[in-house]
Amino acid sequence: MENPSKLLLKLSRRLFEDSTVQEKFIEALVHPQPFAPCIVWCREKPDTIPFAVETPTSWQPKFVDRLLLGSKPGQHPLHEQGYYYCLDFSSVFAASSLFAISSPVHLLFDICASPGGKTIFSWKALSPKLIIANEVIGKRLGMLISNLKRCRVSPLNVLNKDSSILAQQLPRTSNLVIVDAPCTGQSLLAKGDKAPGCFHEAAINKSANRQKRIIANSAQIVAPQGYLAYMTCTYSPEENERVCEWFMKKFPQFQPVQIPHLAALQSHLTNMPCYRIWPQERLGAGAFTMLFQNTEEGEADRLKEDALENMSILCTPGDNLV
Ligand SMILES: C[S@@+](CC[C@H](N)C(=O)[O-])C[C@H]1O[C@@H](n2cnc3c(N)ncnc32)[C@H](O)[C@@H]1O
Repeated sequence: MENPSKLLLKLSRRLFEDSTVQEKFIEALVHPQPFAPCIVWCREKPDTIPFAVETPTSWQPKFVDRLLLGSKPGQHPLHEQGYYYCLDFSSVFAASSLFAISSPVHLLFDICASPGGKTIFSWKALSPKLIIANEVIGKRLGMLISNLKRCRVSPLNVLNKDSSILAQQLPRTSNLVIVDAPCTGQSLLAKGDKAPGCFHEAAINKSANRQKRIIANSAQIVAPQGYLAYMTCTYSPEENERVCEWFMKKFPQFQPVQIPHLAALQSHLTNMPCYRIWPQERLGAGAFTMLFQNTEEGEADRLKEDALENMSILCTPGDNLV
C-alpha cells in the first residue's frame, strides 16, 4: 500500500487520540517492515541452537525463541524434523493469555485451528490429556494435519465441523476452548500482505457477526469452571472489544479473567481485561486477546467418545480422559 486510504486514516483516529501514535500506526501499515521470526520448540532443544536469539520479553515462555531479524528457521532441517513450529510473535502474545489458567486442562478444543499455531502452542503450554483441533474450511485441513503430524502433537483428534454442530454434539465437555477467530485480517498489511476491503464498514460488520456466532457456539462447549480464550489478529474494536462486550451480555456466566503478566499491554479501548499489541511497537503485526471463565458450578459433561470418533478425520492415540 502506497498512501493510507481514507478508511485507514479514519480507523487510526478511532484507535488512538494522539496524532503521533496515529502516524506511527499508519506508517507500520503503509510501509511494512519485517518482524523478527519466532519459533515454538516442540521437542527438546538441541544443545546448540542454530540461530541467534533476541532478548526474551518478560511474558515469553521458555519454549519460544524470537530470532534475529533475517533468520530463516523454516529452511533449516530441524524444521522438517518437527523440532519447532514457526509462529508470528503476535500469536505467541495472544496465546500467552492461556498462562492465566490455574486449573488442569484435560480437554482442549481449538475451534478455528488451521494452520495449527495456537494448537501447538497450547499443547506445549498446558499438556492437555486430549486436544481437539477443528477447522471448518476443508481446503485448510491439509496444512493443519501436516503441521500437527510434523510436530507430533498428541493425543489429538482433528475435526472439520461448523461450530454449531460442535455445540450440539459436545456440549459442556471442554476445560478450555480457544476461538482464534477469522477476522478482516487488517494486520496482514503490517506484514506486507494484502487484505482487500479490510477497513470497510460492511466487511468489519460481517466479520464481527461471524465472530459472535462462533463465540456463542463455542461457549456451549465450555465445561462448568472451564475457560474460553478469544483472540484475533485484527485492529477494529468491533471485532475485538465489542465482540467481547456482546458476549458477556449474552452469556453472563462467563466472567473476564485478569492476565497479570500482560497488564502492561492492557487495551486502552476498554476497562475490561483485554490485551493488545500494536504493529508500531515492533514485536509483531498486532493481536487482541481476552480470557473468560465459565462460573457455572458442576462437573464437565463426559465426552461422548462415539460422537467424537464419528466426526474425527484424524485421531492419534492417548490416555483416556476419564
Ligand atoms: C485466524 S485463523 C486461525 C489461525 C490458527 N488458530 C493458528 O494459530 O494457526 C482463523 C481460522 O478460522 C477459520 N474459519 C473461517 N470461517 C470460520 C467459521 N465460520 N467458523 C470457524 N472457523 C472459521 C479459517 O479457515 C481459519 O483457519
